[in-house]
Amino acid sequence: MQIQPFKIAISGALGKMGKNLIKELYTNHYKDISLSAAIVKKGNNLVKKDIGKAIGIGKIGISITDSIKSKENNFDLLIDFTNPNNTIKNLNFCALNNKKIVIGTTGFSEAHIKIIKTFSKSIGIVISPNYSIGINIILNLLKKTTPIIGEKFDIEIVDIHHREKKDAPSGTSIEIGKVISKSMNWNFHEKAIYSRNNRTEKRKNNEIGFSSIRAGDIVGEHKVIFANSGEQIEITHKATNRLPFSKGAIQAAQWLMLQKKTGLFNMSNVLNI
Ligand SMILES: NC(=O)C1=CN([C@@H]2O[C@H](COP(=O)(O)OP(=O)(O)OC[C@H]3O[C@@H](n4cnc5c(N)ncnc54)[C@H](OP(=O)(O)O)[C@@H]3O)[C@@H](O)[C@H]2O)C=CC1
Ligand SMILES: O=C(O)C1=N[C@H](C(=O)O)C[C@H](O)C1
Repeated sequence: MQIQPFKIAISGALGKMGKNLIKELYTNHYKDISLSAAIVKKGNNLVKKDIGKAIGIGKIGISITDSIKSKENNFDLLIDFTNPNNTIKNLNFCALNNKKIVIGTTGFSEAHIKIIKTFSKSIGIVISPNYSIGINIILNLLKKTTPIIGEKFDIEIVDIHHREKKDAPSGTSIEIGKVISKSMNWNFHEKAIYSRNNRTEKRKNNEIGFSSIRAGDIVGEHKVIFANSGEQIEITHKATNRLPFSKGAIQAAQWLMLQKKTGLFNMSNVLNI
């Protein structure tokens, strides 16, 4: 189906993901998409400057703003890569102003997730902790393979990210754990082990262990380990730059613009897998 041209606003425009998204939009011409707002945190000293010049791609004619309200009549869909509290504020704005939203932010609490679900009753939302095709293929694979070995193998999930990442485990790791748990009919919150500090007992069966490494400028690696006596299966995804996330988020935006219904969607819906 043909997508009608639409305007997007990006919240977190000067962040690692925000900059990567804007560079992607201006490197690979998306004829159906125009950037109409680059939103940053209140008080940023680059407000009113041209976003293109600020991120090193030359003037593009979009001035940086720290007020989403000032752009309320100037975009159809918001892409948000910021932080949980700000994303919730942006969701409220989008619900009040009938805007669709693609959420990339991670680190949400269960309470945040409940709020996101409530907003999805009035607007269309795509949320994914990882917009790369690779991770979403792995999630699809795990739905099929985990039930075969989940009872017999110990399951551990490792994420490795850059030193600036604030949340741990990663949103992707938690999603991997939830997919595994659901495929085994387990209660995720009962099975998730986030730390083994001060434990003086052997590992139990059917735990899902999480480990996080934070170092340097590592973009994002995830490893799912299934270990039994005598053999291990390891499924690994490595992002070597942020382009897979940007391309996936843009694809999610294009898909969401075609949806007539409100609701909460993820990359499995977008990729139809
Ligand atoms: N779903 C996915 O595929 C991916 C998800 N992520 C997630 O996206 C989020 C952002 O990641 P990343 O870009 O690396 O992080 P950054 O910290 O580089 O970028 C976040 C940006 O949001 C800005 N910000 C903070 N508060 C506001 C606000 N109120 N309004 C507008 N902007 C604001 C920050 O400004 P300031 O620096 O001044 O605070 C910063 O520029 C994280 O949660 C990360 O886990 C990351 C990559 C892929
Ligand atoms: O903070 C990051 O960089 C990333 N965060 C996401 C997550 O928390 O899973 C996705 C990706 O790994 C990069």
